This record gives sequence, structure tokens and C-alpha cells, in this order.
Amino acid sequence: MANYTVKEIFYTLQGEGRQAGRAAVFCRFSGCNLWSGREEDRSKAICQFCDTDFVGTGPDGGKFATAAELAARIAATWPTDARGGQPYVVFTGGEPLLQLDEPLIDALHALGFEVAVETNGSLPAPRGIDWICVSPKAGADWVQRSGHELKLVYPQPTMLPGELPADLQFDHLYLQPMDSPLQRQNTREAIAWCMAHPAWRLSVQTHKVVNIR
Ligand SMILES: C[S@@+](CC[C@H](N)C(=O)[O-])C[C@H]1O[C@@H](n2cnc3c(N)ncnc32)[C@H](O)[C@@H]1O
Ligand SMILES: Nc1nc2[nH]cc(C(=O)O)c2c(=O)[nH]1
Ligand code: SF4
Ligand SMILES: [Mg+2]
Repeated sequence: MANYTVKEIFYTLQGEGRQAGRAAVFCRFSGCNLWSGREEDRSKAICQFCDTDFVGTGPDGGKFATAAELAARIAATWPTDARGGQPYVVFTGGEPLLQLDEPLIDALHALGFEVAVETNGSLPAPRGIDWICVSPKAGADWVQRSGHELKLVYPQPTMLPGELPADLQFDHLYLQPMDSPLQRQNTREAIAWCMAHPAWRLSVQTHKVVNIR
């Protein structure tokens, strides 16, 4: 029996990448395979720059026993008076591919949703996802090498945009400055990369600029 652990479900605008500005229900799963989420473990984690709390279940989260139950909660988070817009859910985390499975994707499709995922790429994506955003992490496995967008956080010393594997299959390439004490410098350098390599676009984390969730 499926059992999903969700940190939070909320309605907002996608802040990043190709779909930035689009209304979306975010479903943030708890847990990640590259960091425990505890500050005391950060310096020894594979992924050390995470900007997100994905530990446990928050007030807008919980445990869901079935795909139908979780899909129903997500659908109830989409506004009832939304006219013309395609219902859109973004699964993130934590690492969503630890939990997102075909029954949940199918349940959301049956409710009329387009299904997106934000993944670190260390696990294979299940079938049927409409928008796959992969954000690979230096030092981690990279198995999901195809998708709709590659969103590379910059800089990661052993995962720089000029040194990526040749077999990647992504429709869109985005460089996202790392939010850190060096963010302004990271942003300047990412801009310079995109201007010198026009296949790449800059991804600004717009939700942080306009102060939404
Ligand atoms: C919190 S992660 C969750 C999804 C998945 N675990 C992943 O890493 O892609 C969501 C997005 O935020 C990005 N991200 C995390 N920390 C960041 C930071 N400090 N600066 C910029 N982007 C960051 C990740 O690379 C990913 O694209
Ligand atoms: N507004 C908004 N857009 C986002 N895009 C990716 C996010 C994530 O944490 O996965 C995120 C997020 O947390 N908020
Ligand atoms: S892989 Fe994603 S969720 Fe996990 S620690 Fe890194 S940025 Fe955070
Ligand atoms: Mg975020």
C-alpha cells in the first residue's frame, strides 16, 4: 500500500526555469537521498547548498495512505474559480522521486492535472510525467539524463556548464545562481556564461525576489 510523506502542499507561482510565472500547486515530499535535512549534517552531505526545509510533515503536509487521497488534496488546493488555466502540480522536496510513482501520476492526470517534477536526477523518473526538470548535484549519481529542462545550479566545482557529459537530452538549458553568501557574484558569473553561450538561459529564483512561497 502506498504511503506518502509530505512536508507541505501550497498554491503559488513556479519561481524558476522555463515555467517561471505559472500558477502551480507545489507538493513538497519529505526526505532526500543527498542530505538528511539536519543542519548538523550539512557539511558532510553530498548536497550542501540546499535552500529548503524538507524534514518531517508541516502544517500544510501530512501522511497520505493512497494516491487517490493525496491527489484529492492537491486538486482541492487548485482554485475552484480558475478559468482557462490548465491545472498544474509541481512535485518537489526533498527528493520527489523517492516517492512519486505511476499511481499518483495517473490519479492526477485523471483529475485533469499536468504533472511536473523537480528532481536531482539521481533516481530514474517514472513514466508519464509531463515536465521533468533535472538539477544534477556534483558528487551524486546522475541517472535521469533526459528531460524537458536541465536546471544547473552554479557554481558546483565539478559540475560546471562547460564540462557536462555529452549524452544529455534536454529541451532547455538553464543556469541558476546558487543562493549563498556569494549569490551576487554567482549571478554575475552565470549571466556572463549565458551571454557567451546562448544555448543557456538564466534562471532567477523569482519567488525569492517577489517574496512569495
Ligand atoms: C530544493 S530542490 C528539491 C528538488 C530536488 N531535490 C533537486 O535538488 O532538484 C528544488 C530546486 O532548488 C534548487 N536549489 C536548492 N538549493 C539552492 C540554492 N541554494 N540556490 C539555488 N538553487 C537551489 C535545486 O537545485 C532544485 O533545482
Ligand atoms: N515559488 C516556488 N518556485 C519553486 N520552484 C522550485 C521550487 C522548489 O523548491 O522545488 C520552488 C519553490 O519552493 N517555490
Ligand atoms: S538534492 Fe535537492 S532537496 Fe536534496 S539537499 Fe540537494 S537541493 Fe535539497
Ligand atoms: Mg525552493
